[in-house]
Amino acid sequence: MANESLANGGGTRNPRPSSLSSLELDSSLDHSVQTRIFKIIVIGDSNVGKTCLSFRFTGGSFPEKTEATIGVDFREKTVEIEGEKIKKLNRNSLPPSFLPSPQVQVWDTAGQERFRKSMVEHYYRNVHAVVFVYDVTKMTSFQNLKTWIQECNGHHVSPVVPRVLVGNKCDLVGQIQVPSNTALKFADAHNMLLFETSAKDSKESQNVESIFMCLACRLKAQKSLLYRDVERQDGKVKLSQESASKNSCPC
Ligand SMILES: Nc1nc2c(ncn2[C@@H]2O[C@H](COP(=O)(O)OP(=O)(O)OP(=O)(O)O)[C@@H](O)[C@H]2O)c(=O)[nH]1
Ligand SMILES: [Mg+2]
Repeated sequence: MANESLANGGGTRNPRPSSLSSLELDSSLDHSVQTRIFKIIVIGDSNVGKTCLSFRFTGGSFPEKTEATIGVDFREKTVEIEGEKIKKLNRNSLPPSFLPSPQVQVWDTAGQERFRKSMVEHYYRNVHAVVFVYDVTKMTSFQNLKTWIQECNGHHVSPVVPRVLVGNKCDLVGQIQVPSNTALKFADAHNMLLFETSAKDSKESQNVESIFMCLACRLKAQKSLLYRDVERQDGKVKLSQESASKNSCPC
């Protein structure tokens, strides 16, 4: 598993605080600046397609066969936002306004109680964003969202942590049980964006991508606030923190 302190810090690897208001990267430690990691958890009933959605996003295809997830599966993808796509780069070549490209770490969680109970604390610890998934062909999976949201709130996930709602299996057109209007009202009531999509239908792959990219954009906008100015001094990169907040997410 990746180092959780990275996910939680939202900064770069090996940051060495030099004061309360700045972070300094020492060239003697590492000649590179690596990506920030955004921890995004995917939550919902068993069989709604959480594994397939996270696989579609990170692997670009629909898995032929899946088994119930036990505990958690991690999948990672470095994302390009505003033209930046650099997983690891030499800090001597940093442009003055450099911000490392983020890496989305998808936590594909288990829907079955028996496979998740020992892991629940880990799911929610230092999470950056939450994806709630239901199956559009199964009303109970939609009704159970209340319970999933309660669980999330019960783990003190901050209200500023972005959440989105995903109705999966839209390719099963003749079997839809959850009307879009109903889902939209629910999403509005809980201050979430709604995505209706299909992990299976390759024509929907862009839509699946949008779920995670939307969250990554929001998170990157939040983190940009923390590291506004990048300065180089005596061979060191200095990242000044900023506390004000501004959201430049396009979605
Ligand atoms: N038709 C259709 N089937 C899907 C879609 N996504 C997933 N499935 C199927 O739904 C079943 C369950 O998918 P998973 O991704 O394993 O479900 P899960 O939510 O991860 O389940 P747990 O790991 O038990 O929590 C599998 O048979 C998938 O092939 C979809 O978009 N369309
Ligand atoms: Mg699964």
